[in-house]
Amino acid sequence: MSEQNAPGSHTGPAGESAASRFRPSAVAAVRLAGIGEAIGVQVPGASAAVSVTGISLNSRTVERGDLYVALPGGSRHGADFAGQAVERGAVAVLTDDAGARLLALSADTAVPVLVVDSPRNVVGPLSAMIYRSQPPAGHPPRLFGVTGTNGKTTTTYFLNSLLRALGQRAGLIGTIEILAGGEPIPSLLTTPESTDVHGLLALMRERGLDAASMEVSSHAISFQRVDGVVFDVAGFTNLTQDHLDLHGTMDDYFATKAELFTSRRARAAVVMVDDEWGRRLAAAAGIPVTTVASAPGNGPADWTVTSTAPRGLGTEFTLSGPDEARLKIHTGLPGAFNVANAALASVMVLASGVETAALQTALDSHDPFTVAVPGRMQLVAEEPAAVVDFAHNTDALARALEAVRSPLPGSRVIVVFGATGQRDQGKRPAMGAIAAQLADVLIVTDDDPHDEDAQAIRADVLAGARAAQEQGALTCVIEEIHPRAAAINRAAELARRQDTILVAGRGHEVWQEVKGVNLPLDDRVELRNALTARGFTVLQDERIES
Ligand SMILES: CC(=O)N[C@H]1[C@@H](OP(=O)(O)OP(=O)(O)OC[C@H]2O[C@@H](n3ccc(=O)[nH]c3=O)[C@H](O)[C@@H]2O)O[C@H](CO)[C@@H](O)[C@@H]1O[C@H](C)C(=O)N[C@@H](C)C(=O)N[C@H](CCC(=O)O)C(=O)O
Ligand SMILES: Nc1ncnc2c1ncn2[C@@H]1O[C@H](COP(=O)(O)OP(=O)(O)OP(=O)(O)O)[C@@H](O)[C@H]1O
Repeated sequence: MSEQNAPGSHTGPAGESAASRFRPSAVAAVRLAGIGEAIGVQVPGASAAVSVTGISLNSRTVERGDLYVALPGGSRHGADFAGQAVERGAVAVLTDDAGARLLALSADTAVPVLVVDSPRNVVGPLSAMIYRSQPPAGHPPRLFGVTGTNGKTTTTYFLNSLLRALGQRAGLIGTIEILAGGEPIPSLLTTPESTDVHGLLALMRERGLDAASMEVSSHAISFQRVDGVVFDVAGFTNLTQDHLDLHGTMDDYFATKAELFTSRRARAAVVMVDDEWGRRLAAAAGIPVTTVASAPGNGPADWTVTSTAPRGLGTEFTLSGPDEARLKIHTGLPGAFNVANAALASVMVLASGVETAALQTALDSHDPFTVAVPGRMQLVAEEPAAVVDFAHNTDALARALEAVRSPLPGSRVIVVFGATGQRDQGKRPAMGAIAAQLADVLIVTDDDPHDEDAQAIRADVLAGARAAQEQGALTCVIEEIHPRAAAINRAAELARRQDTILVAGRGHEVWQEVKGVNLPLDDRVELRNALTARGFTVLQDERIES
C-alpha cells in the first residue's frame, strides 16, 4: 500500500487547476497586517496593505493572491521553492529563520517575508482565518472526524451514506477520494495538508453541505494538518501495530491519536472500547465521551452490539444503548469488523444530536451500510469467492482472513499479499505469521517496495510465516511469487469453486511504486482477468472497469 496516491492521478478537468478544486470560489481578502497580528509579527510599511486571498504550502499549487508557507522538510526547505511560488502569484512568504536565511541568499523574493519560529504551528489557524472555514458551533457543515489504525475509510463512507439517508448533503475527505459537493476529487493523502483541509471545508460551506466525514491519520495529527479544525464528533476505531516508523512506540502512537480527543479539536467523542487503547482513551479524553463495544464481552459501554446474525455476505445486528434504546442495523460488507464500523458510525451520528427514532427510520428505509467501499472487502467473483481488500497490517489481515473463511467443508483460503517498503518493518514477520496461521495457501509477493529491495521485504514476511509454520506444525502451503500479477494468477490457478481467494494490501490502489517508478497495477483487474482466463465467472462491476 502506497500511503500516497501516484502523482499525476490528481489532475482536474480541463480549465480547472488542481488547487482551485480545494478552495472556495469566493474568498474575501485578508490584509497582511491582519495575518501578522494573528501570528505576532509586525508587518511594516506598504506590505501591511497587501491583500491575501489564499494560502498554500506547496509552490506547485500556489494561486494568485496566496500566502506561500515555506516549511522546513525532510529532504528540502520550502524556501528553495519560494521563487516558483512568487512566479505563480504568491503575494507574501511565511517561513522560519532557516528559510529567511535561504531567501536572503537567493535574493529573488520580491514579496514581503514574515518569519516565525515554527510556521507549521500557525499554518492551520491561518488557513482557517483566510478561508473562514470553521463554522460556529451548531452550524453546518457538521464535522465528523474518524481516527484509529483500521476502519477509518470504511467508517467515513458509512457515515457519508448514513447522513445522506438522513436527508443531509454530506461531504467526505479520505484516502480514496474527496467529495465536496462537486465532482469527486482523487485523494493524494488520507488527510490533506491543513491549507487544503480548510479550503475544502470552506468550499463545502459555500456549496451548502450539511455535514462532512473526514479521516484523520496519525500523520495528519503529527504534521498538524487538522490544526484549527474543531470536529463536532471525533470517533476512534481501534489501535494496533502500524506506523512505528513514524511514532517509535505504541505509547507515542496512542498519544498522537489521543490529541484528537481534546477540547481544542473536538466537541464530543465516540470511542470503540473493544481494545485496551480504546478503554484508555475513553478514560482520558477531555471531552464528553460515548463508548461503544462490538460484543458484550468487550464492554461495559454505553452502546453494545448485543446480538448478531449473518445476512447475505454481511451481518444483521442489534445495538443496545442507554434507557433500553435498541437499534436494528444491517451491514452488507463481510466481517465482524464491519459491525464495529457500522456501530461506530451510528453512534457518532447520535452524538451529533440525531434522535434514535430518526436514525432507525433512516436505517430501515435506506439500508445505508450496504454502500460499497472501493477496495474494502470488494467481491470480484463468487465461485470461488474472490475478494480484494486493503488489509496491510497484522490486525487487519487477521480480521480479513477470519471474515473470508467459508463454512463449506473442504474449502480453502488462498491469500496473496506483500509488505510495503520503507515503512514499519516490524509488522512484516507478524503479517507472515498470521497468514500462515489463518490461510491454507499463502502466496507472498510484493506490495509497494518503494526504494527497498523487494526480495528482502518478501524474505522478512516469509521468515515470519515459516517460523509460525514450524512452531505450530501448520499445514499452510507457502509460496513466494513475484511480480504481483503472477502471484494473483497463481492464486486463480490453484483455486477450486469452493475456495476463497483474498488479495490483500492494496485495495483501491491502481499504481505500484517500485524505485521511484509508478507502474499501473489494479488487484481487482488482475484477479478478474486471472479468474476469467480459467473459465470462472466474475462479477460485473463498473468500478473495476473504470
Ligand atoms: C513523511 C511525510 O508525511 N512527509 C510530509 C512532509 O514532507 P517533507 O518534510 O519530506 O517535505 P519535503 O519534500 O522535504 O519538502 C519541504 C517543503 O517544500 C515544499 N515543496 C516541495 C517541493 C516543491 O516543488 N515545492 C514545494 O513547495 C513542500 O510542500 C514542503 O512543505 O511534509 C510535506 C508537506 O507538509 C507532506 O506533504 C509530506 O507528506 C508526504 C507527501 C507523504 O507521503 N506522507 C504520507 C506518509 C502520509 O502522510 N500518510 C498519511 C496516511 C498514513 C496511513 O494511515 O496509512 C496520510 O494522511 O496520508
Ligand atoms: N474496524 C476494523 N478493525 C480492524 N480491521 C479493519 C476494520 N475496518 C477495516 N479493517 C481492515 O482494515 C483494512 C483497511 O480498512 P479502512 O481502509 O477502512 O481503514 P483505514 O483506517 O482507512 O486504513 P488506512 O489508514 O491504511 O487508509 C480493511 O481493508 C480491512 O481489512
